[in-house]
Amino acid sequence: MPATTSVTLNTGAVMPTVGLGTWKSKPGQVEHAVEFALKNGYTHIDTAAGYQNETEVGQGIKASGLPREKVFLTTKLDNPDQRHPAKALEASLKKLDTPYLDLWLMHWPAPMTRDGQPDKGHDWLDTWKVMEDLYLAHPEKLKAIGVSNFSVEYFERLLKVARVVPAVNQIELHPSCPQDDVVAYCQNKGIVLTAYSPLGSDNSPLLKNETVTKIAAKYGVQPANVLISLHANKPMHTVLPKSVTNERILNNAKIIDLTPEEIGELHDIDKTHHFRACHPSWTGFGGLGFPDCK
Ligand SMILES: NC(=O)C1=CN([C@@H]2O[C@H](COP(=O)(O)OP(=O)(O)OC[C@H]3O[C@@H](n4cnc5c(N)ncnc54)[C@H](OP(=O)(O)O)[C@@H]3O)[C@@H](O)[C@H]2O)C=CC1
Ligand SMILES: O=C[C@H](O)[C@@H](O)[C@@H](O)[C@H](O)C(=O)O
Repeated sequence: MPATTSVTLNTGAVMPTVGLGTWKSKPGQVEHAVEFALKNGYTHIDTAAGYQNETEVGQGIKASGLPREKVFLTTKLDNPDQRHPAKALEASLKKLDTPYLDLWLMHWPAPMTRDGQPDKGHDWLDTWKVMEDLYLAHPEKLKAIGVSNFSVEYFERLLKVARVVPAVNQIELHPSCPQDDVVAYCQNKGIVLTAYSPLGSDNSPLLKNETVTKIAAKYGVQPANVLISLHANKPMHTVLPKSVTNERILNNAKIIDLTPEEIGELHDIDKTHHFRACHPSWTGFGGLGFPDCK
């Protein structure tokens, strides 16, 4: 199957396969990164209230000159905002200076307090119910809602009562964290996967992995292109490489077709080199049902 350039969500909306990530992209850099990406073929930007750069992301979109409807924009409800999603949505819309979001995600199924502690008196399922209410009442503000960092165990609880099936699950996905169980579960339910930290995040060993560099050499591309293309070669996947460096932003948009054997070889990396860039335990809620985080 040739690599995709877009996927269709369960809402019918089209989501471009490759989006620019912006976690740790600082104000002062991220405006330029977003503007540069959008002027050079990207049409999908991922941010989050928790990244504290929504204002600058919004400025970058404006500076690109692209009309709003040409950009697929995702942001996320921050963990300390789970008790008041409506207020948090308005704050994100205002900072991003946009009338609507293409996708609004619950960042983690982990309500937290402002001082970084788990908020054990609040249930993330109640947060989802309010996100559903907002989506159903305000289609002009929310084109789709979804989740992030959801395991199979957490989906089983969610889908028992959900009125709206999440359009997307954004999770860590790369050859050292393939998460086959939750990927198959989401594909079966029509939920699009978005791969975060596709390069393995900062200073990733995957960029020097010999399987990755061998495949990159065969196609005459950088290791990053192999890691990003891995997801574009799978059904119902999108992928979020982050960079604030012009040449990398340009480079990362180049997607190649991989053979099933190469995809298999990349998956085998996990057998000996498993790691996560974002371990769920930082939330104070343990492994959040992920089998490799027990
Ligand atoms: N939902 C969630 O909980 C999470 C979501 N995310 C989303 O996913 C995005 C991507 O994940 P992230 O953790 O940022 O990591 P990535 O896997 O995208 O790696 C980013 C790092 O790789 C560097 N880089 C980028 N391109 C290249 C290249 N071609 N060659 C070598 N190095 C390169 C970047 O440096 P530089 O910028 O200096 O060029 C940066 O240090 C995030 O930015 C965010 O939008 C990420 C984590 C969690
Ligand atoms: O989206 C990015 C990640 O979820 C990030 O927000 C968390 O992983 C957290 O801030 C951390 O410090 O580990």
